[in-house]
Amino acid sequence: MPEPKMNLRKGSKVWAEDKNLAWVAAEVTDFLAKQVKILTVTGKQVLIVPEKLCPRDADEEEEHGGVDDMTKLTYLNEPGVLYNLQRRYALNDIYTYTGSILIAVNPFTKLPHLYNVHMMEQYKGAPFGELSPHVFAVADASYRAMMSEGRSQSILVSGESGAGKTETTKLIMQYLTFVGGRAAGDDRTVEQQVLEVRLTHSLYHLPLAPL
Ligand SMILES: Nc1ncnc2c1ncn2[C@@H]1O[C@H](COP(=O)(O)OP(=O)(O)OP(=O)(O)O)[C@@H](O)[C@H]1O
Repeated sequence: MPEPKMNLRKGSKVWAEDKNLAWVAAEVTDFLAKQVKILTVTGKQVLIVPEKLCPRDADEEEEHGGVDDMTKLTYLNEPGVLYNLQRRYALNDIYTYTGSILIAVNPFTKLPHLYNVHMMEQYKGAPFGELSPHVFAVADASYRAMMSEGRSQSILVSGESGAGKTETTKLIMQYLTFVGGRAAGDDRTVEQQVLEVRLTHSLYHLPLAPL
């Protein structure tokens, strides 16, 4: 949502609401009555009310690959977040943190190098945030918290239909199977159990109980 109070001057870097692109990068060139004149990166001169603008970090252009944690963005606004995800996605970096929350963008293609045993070994016991954002890091943090605190943990997987919740949940279970094994009082492996679950909601609650 655009920010109501913005300190605008000529040359200010902004994001402007756009019918086709959702947001377009622009620069303030002038002020006319209650409107702001901007020049977009697509080369258009537009008169717009300041309420439809968001501040944009000038450094964002330089940091080509985006940031691995949204909290590193100077402006944590909608266009900044979307632009960061877009740039990471272009490099097949489908995972991004916002603090301890993991955002996954569905790649709609197989990325086997992300999920092999070597990757699981890398994330096993690694402090959260030390390695690139990954669903294994979230699974590992929950597993370690469960083991050290002896308490149940929950992982919420949410997103719209087709966002990748089922795949993500399977990856979490695959990782937990790798580090842990079987759930308490159940002969089936964790992986078998999850494959038997029909996941039909837009929000999954994955309970993780200590043995
Ligand atoms: N991490 C991933 N790597 C590769 N492909 C993926 C990944 N996540 C999702 N996909 C692809 O996207 C498709 C849809 O994902 P998924 O079934 O997990 O969505 P969902 O959120 O569970 O959808 P629904 O709520 O409709 O059940 C998968 O069949 C798969 O092809």
